[in-house]
Amino acid sequence: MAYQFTRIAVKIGSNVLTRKDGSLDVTRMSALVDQVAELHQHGVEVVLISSGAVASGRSEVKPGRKLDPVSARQLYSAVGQAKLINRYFELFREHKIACGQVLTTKENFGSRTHYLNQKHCMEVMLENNVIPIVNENDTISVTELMFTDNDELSGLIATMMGMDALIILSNIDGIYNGNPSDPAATVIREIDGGKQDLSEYVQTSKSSFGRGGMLTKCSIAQKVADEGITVIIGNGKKENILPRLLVKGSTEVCTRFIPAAKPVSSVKKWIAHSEGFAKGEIHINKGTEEALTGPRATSLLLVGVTAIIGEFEKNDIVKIVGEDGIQIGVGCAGYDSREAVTLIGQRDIKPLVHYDYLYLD
Ligand SMILES: Nc1ncnc2c1ncn2[C@@H]1O[C@H](COP(=O)(O)OP(=O)(O)O)[C@@H](O)[C@H]1O
Ligand SMILES: N[C@@H](CCC(=O)OP(=O)(O)O)C(=O)O
Repeated sequence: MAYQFTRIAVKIGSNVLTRKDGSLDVTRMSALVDQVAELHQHGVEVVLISSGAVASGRSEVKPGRKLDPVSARQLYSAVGQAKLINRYFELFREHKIACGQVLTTKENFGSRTHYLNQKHCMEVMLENNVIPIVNENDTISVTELMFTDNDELSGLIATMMGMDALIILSNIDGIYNGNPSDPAATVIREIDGGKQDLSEYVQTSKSSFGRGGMLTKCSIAQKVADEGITVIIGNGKKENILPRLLVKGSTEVCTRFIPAAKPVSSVKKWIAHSEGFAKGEIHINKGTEEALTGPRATSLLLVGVTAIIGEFEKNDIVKIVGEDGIQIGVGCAGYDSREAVTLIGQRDIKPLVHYDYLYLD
């Protein structure tokens, strides 16, 4: 069988792996592993981003007292992730394929060193034919430290790993042009990158076990497609869905986001996705803003900086804000904030944000 891509990220949503009563749907899981194995055997490199930790843990422990939502999530995910990865391990072993667990947090995407460590880990796994199975480390990611949902995480992984495509499997065939329960609504088959406003179609309702909903899925998909990666939203509950979606010439019902043609450097991709992790702000004067947003590739020099707000370390992500208070981009700091403050206004020293580490909105 000939497939369209050679390197893909596949996100499996909570509700794909969960039965109506909230328990883990091992039959579905097993079917998806068979499909990933089929792709793997045809030379497609796959990274799985799998939800389901909280759902798998729920049926395993009965807390002695009523738990607050954070404690419940920590308890269920701690137990459930062990159960989930164990199942995957056994299921892949039946195909003589090794898989491995990668747990991550939002913080790990904010520092370039952690980011590269994660990337390296998954590269070495793929190189050795091991399938990485990624999930958020729900035991320690709570409240504002959490990803919006695993769609956000899967977008970051797809960009980080330079994937050809990101396949988001949910419990629905794709994005409908109306309420999915309305018989007149149909699946939008193709979306051209980030240009289309989808908010009028997408309901804010979510499936019973999902966290983010379709609207986050759409905005992540548009952002990822804008970076040159095809995104497909399809129904993970359908038989043999992955090969059917990915075979050359596929006509399977799904929503496909057409990737932008422009090539973007991998560092810039990381920075573009990292705004949410920014540790501080760099305020600049009008002249500097004009230079940065002009046609020439220009680095941000300390001579044009008017203020530095917040504390950050060298290599942390920072926001770049113009004179009118509007953010113009994000970048990776070349100095820590303490040193940068003392150097404001200086010329002829290394830039505060080098052009290669600068992403303008
Ligand atoms: N226009 C739409 N098209 C498709 N699904 C929609 C739309 N508007 C809202 N939804 C809802 O989004 C749900 C999928 O999002 P979500 O619950 O986050 O899934 P997952 O757990 O797979 O990430 C669907 O089950 C559907 O109820
Ligand atoms: N990390 C969580 C999944 C959270 C989540 O956002 O799930 P999803 O709605 O499928 O994107 C878990 O494994 O239970």
